[in-house]
Amino acid sequence: MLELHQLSVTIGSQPLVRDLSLQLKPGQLHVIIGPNGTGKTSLLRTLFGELPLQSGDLRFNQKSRAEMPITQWRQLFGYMPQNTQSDLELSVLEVVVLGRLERLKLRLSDEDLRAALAALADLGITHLADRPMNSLSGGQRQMVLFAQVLLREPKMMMLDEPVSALDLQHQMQLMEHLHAKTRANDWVTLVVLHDLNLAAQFADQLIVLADGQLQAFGHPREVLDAALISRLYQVPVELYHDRDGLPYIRTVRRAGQIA
Ligand SMILES: Nc1ncnc2c1ncn2[C@@H]1O[C@H](COP(=O)(O)OP(=O)(O)OP(=O)(O)O)[C@@H](O)[C@H]1O
Repeated sequence: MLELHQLSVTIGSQPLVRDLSLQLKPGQLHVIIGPNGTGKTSLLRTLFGELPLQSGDLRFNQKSRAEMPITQWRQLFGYMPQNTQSDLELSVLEVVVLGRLERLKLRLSDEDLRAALAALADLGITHLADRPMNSLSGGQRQMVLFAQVLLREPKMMMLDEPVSALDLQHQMQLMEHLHAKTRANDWVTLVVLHDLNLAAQFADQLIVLADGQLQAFGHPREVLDAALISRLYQVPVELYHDRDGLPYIRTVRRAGQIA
């Protein structure tokens, strides 16, 4: 379990995350939602150890972050950052194998290569294996970096807007894959999504952030309501339920609004 206890993060004089306490369980897919600039990326970067804790405590399976060297702490994570821009001239296959960087010996083992090829095949992107990374589209890059992060076999999986450039088919493929792997491997999984309906479909727990503060935490059925979403995003919305009883949200155009 990953436990955040009264966690606060500040850069300069600006508070990015404030007094956040959460318990994130293994085998569960946690989705962070919230408006732009409200601290979602800052929270992931803090958990990964890229931003320093101002105050509070962070524990994984009872072990405090402060008790572990940062390199050891980071090895617990698979982390896919928001920005997937790449000037790398490496091939896709090479990039995916680099997911195992910490474990790679001087020579690439057959097992490393097999695992990389299997990840590409599982995601239906074997045809990209020989392409240079810097020649890919935004959506293709996201799929490749997802394959890379899968190869790490982490304890905690953190993905920052992993589907922002993906079409519907690939969004579902990535999220279904992540869901299945989270269950199978008991990962503590944390994903930032802007698509509230995708979040409602896949989240075991939703974490709603605004101004660096927790607004709500729980299953989408309990957490998502039209009043909360309208208040947070400052747009009128209507909330419906699908045939599984899961909420979905539609924005409402204001009458007379000039396009
Ligand atoms: N290194 C930094 N220095 C100063 N301010 C920062 C830094 N990183 C982030 N911020 C500010 O902290 C706030 C939270 O940023 P963050 O990137 O965490 O938001 P976010 O919720 O992930 O946004 P988005 O949905 O747009 O990706 C923003 O106001 C941002 O401008």
